[in-house]
Amino acid sequence: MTDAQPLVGVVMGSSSDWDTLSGAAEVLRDFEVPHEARVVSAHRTPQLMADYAAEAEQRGLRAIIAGAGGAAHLPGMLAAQTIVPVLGVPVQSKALNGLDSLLSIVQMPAGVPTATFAIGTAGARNAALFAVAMLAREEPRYAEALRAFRAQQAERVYGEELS
Ligand SMILES: Nc1c(C(=O)O)ncn1[C@@H]1O[C@H](COP(=O)(O)O)[C@@H](O)[C@H]1O
Repeated sequence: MTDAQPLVGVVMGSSSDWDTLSGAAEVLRDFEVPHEARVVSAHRTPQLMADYAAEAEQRGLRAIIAGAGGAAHLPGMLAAQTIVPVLGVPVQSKALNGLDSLLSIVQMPAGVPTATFAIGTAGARNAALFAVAMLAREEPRYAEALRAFRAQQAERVYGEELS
């Protein structure tokens, strides 16, 4: 759901990250959270990244989900330039399987935090669920939807049969 006033921004270093970050967009769509998805790179489009970070707060974004692979500087560099919470998703890189992405995102110096999620699609989906949990503090309908999601998830597990 791309909306005139998105609450969550999903950004990624390259369109090649979309396979992973689409997991976040899917969760946000399921929870009917207005969001946007864009390619923004600290390395390749530094000015675009600076503008995105500078405008994030006044545009009303409550969280930015930022995914990148390899030398994943995007989440940290966004966090350096906005107080909107940045939820970092390490994309699974070919060369090092995403360990490089994970360490690039998680090892921030004190003072400029980024939340860091699991490598790959699980991380992307969880970052979106975390954003919904943040929004649930301000809007009860997201809290209700999150409770329903958890209940359905548990139901599925209870209903599983091993053959
Ligand atoms: N880590 C970053 C940043 C950044 O951090 O700004 N910009 C692009 N990239 C990453 O480079 C990888 C390869 O990109 P290409 O597939 O376009 O060559 C992607 O996973 C992307 O996130």
